[in-house]
Amino acid sequence: MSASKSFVFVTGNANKLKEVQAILAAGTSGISVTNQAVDLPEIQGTTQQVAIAKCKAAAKELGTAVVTEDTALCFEALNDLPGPYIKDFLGKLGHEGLQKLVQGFETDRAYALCTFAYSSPNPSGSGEPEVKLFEGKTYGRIVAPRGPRNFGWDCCFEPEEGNGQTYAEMRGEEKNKISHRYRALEQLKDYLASQ
Ligand SMILES: O=P(O)(O)OP(=O)(O)OP(=O)(O)OC[C@H]1O[C@@H](n2cnc3c(O)ncnc32)[C@H](O)[C@@H]1O
Ligand SMILES: [Mg+2]
Repeated sequence: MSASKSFVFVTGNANKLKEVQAILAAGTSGISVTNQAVDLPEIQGTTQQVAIAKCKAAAKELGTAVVTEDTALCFEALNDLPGPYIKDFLGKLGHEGLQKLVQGFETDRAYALCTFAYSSPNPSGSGEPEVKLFEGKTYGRIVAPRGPRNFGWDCCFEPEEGNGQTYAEMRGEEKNKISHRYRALEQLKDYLASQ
């Protein structure tokens, strides 16, 4: 990793960026982040395929090493759907609709999955960047919305490790100690620190 110890985080989501900055600031790695907001195409596929394609598109667009991030919300009753398609589901069904989706099933259990993707120039010099993935998972339940609605599905997700609050009801510092994003970022940080 370069002496400056920073990476370019390509995301159009200001809340993701804020959390990543706060998690990095709370740690001791000294790694910082700069941001580029680029609207990237997102393919259909597994969370890993989606993450790799998005990161390659960002690297091609910017011509540098980049970090991208994909967040999936996987409902146990629906065999892990909506997964990487949660943004469209939330947009079309709204917060109440997400909870209605799991009503009538035996379980409302779900997990949030964060996948950071880091692209670096391919050592073979082939021009195609090499992409490494770092995943973090947090289990919880899909509930009727509680708390502020300013960040995605935070108000509908009650993590198992919290004290019965939804992500949205928790203070930022509390969410950032147990979140899918925190867990994935820990691994990315370790990797970057070792470079
Ligand atoms: O530019 P990118 O990074 O792609 O930003 P995005 O908002 O499009 O993000 P995704 O493609 O990863 O889609 C994930 C969806 O889940 C939402 N989301 C992501 N992280 C979240 C979190 O920690 N809590 C609640 N909602 C989250 C986000 O607002 C999207 O609706
Ligand atoms: Mg997106």
